[in-house]
Amino acid sequence: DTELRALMDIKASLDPDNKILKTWQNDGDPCSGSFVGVACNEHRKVANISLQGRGLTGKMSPAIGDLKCLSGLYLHFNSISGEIPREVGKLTELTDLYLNVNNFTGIVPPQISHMTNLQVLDLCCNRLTGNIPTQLDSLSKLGSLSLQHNQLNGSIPPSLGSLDMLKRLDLSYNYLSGPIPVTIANIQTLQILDVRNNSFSGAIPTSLKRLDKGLLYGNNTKLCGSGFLALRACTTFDNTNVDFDTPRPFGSFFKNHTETNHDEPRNASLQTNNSSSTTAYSKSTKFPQIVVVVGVITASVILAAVAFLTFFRYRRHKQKIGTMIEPCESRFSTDHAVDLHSKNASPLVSLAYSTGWDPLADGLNSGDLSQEALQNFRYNLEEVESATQYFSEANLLGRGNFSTVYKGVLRDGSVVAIKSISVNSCQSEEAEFVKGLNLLVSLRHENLVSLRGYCCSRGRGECFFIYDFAPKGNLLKYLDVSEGSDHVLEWSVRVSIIKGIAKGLWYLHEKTESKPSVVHQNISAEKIVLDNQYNPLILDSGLRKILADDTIFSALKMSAAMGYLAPEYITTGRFTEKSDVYAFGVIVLHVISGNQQRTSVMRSAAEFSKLEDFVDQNLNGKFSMTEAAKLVRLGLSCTHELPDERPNMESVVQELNKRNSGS
Ligand SMILES: Nc1ncnc2c1ncn2[C@@H]1O[C@H](COP(=O)(O)OP(=O)(O)OP(=O)(O)O)[C@@H](O)[C@H]1O
Repeated sequence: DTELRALMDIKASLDPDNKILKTWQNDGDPCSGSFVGVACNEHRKVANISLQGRGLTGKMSPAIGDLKCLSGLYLHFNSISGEIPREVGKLTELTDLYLNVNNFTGIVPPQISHMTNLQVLDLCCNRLTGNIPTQLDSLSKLGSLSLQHNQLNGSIPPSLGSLDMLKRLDLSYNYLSGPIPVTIANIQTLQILDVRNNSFSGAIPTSLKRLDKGLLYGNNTKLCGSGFLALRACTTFDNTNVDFDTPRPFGSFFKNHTETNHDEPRNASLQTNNSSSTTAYSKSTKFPQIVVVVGVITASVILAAVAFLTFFRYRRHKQKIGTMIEPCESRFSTDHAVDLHSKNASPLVSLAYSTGWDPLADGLNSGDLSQEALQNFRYNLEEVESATQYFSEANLLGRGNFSTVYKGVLRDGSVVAIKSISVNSCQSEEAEFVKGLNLLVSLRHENLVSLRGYCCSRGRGECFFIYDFAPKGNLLKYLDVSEGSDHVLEWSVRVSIIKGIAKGLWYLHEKTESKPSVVHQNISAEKIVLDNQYNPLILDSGLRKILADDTIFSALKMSAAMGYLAPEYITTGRFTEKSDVYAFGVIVLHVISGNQQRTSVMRSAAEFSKLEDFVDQNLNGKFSMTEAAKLVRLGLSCTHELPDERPNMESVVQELNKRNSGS
């Protein structure tokens, strides 16, 4: 009841005109599947709210804090205004908070720091003001912090350097100032740091060079550093002119002492956090100042110890309370959403069946859709069951985010791969689902794995897609292999694999009379399988058209984790052909180098190391230098940070063919 009350409160505030959340009814059951965008965990607690891009115009209610088991809150791409309620801090189970691209005003509530399970915090593209809360350092699981395109001021809290799982920090397009703390540069996991269009000053930490293209600092006129393209070298003036106007602990004290002489360059100390600045400055000042500094440090240490003890006691107290309240042990993130959905009556399942949708039924009543084509592709469940020996684990090829793949043998003896997708993960609208099916069966190309048919089982709540089996397995199997292994691909095979993938993708992107332009959205080495002749076949083409938004979203998270997700997705939330081109570029670099390192690392190796060092050592020099150089260039241009700078697949194929005639 508390949750229902909270949801009704949230609805009244988010959708005051009751246009979008009509299905949220006072007398309804949020876990029955009838509340649009709401999913529950197995304890029938609200675990996920996905209302992205729904045109919401209201405000966010403090009642959100009453949904204690919420693990994903997706409200991005709406027009929500007002402040972010501090009560969000009560959502200690939350892993994903997406409030980006709205009209939020006010500050970033420091209470967010209580959400200790948070992995993604995206507040980009709002009108938030004030400082970045120093307390965010307690979000120890945070992987991505996006605060760009707001009106934040003040400096970057050096304490954020303790976020040791942070991969992406985007602070661009704000009014931030002060130095870039060296503590941030020391985060080992950091891959992308975007501080563009702010007023940062002083020397940029040299160690940030390792981020290569992942470091973006343009339009910070007071920033300096040596060895950074487009940054001027630091001068003594820079060193003494670090922006002390920004609120920093001890800032005002040191401001009076910037004119003192120093024997050594202060770049290093100025890049550091405040305590090391303290050391640098105290070196050259007179005795009384040393006394003050020592006093200040001692006081800070005592204060820190007291704070630590208080915090420790508070945590213990909280843990005790935690064990007394209802269990929230069923962690629910979008990655696990499918799992939990299938244990439950998920919204999608009930929506599907309450409207009488049965994909197995004859006479699918979906207007202009070509029923005949679909009927020709239908298999019955019995054939699927016998092909996979009743889905025996022995036939399991892979189990992913939203699907399970089995190897099978049909009655005619042909070997197939059967992908099972829970109906929960599919589009809940019958017409949309059938439209997706029509697309799936219409896609035919020598570099796409061929779909033989499908079968949806009402009893099992699953749909099965039957594909030709590709005997040489997926491309991943041929990366990171040791010397002398059977899986070391010859150079000519690598080149033809790259060409084949390019042709398959071009086919997908091309709009013709018989098919629309299709963006794959999930290209990776795992989604490329090889037939007996090592021809590459792309898996899952068009699949996203039958999948529910949440399912696609969780697949994107995986793709991001593996380095295939184009950077612009993070800010625009849109996937275009150019995002597929990016993932293709990553694969090109993987195939040439023979390994799958982090994209940024691989790109800088491709750019800066000698070609013979970048190309897979397992080839023992047996490759064409000119061909390799051109392919590396292609891989680099396809993975360009800016989508407009990437070629389209048509020109990629043309380029590769030119190479063909030349070699
Ligand atoms: N047609 C096929 N021929 C041979 N192997 C295949 C085929 N389809 C899938 N596989 C194998 O099964 C593995 C799993 O497939 P896939 O990645 O499509 O599904 P998944 O692991 O369930 O992931 P996802 O959640 O992304 O669907 C592939 O990496 C591949 O090795």
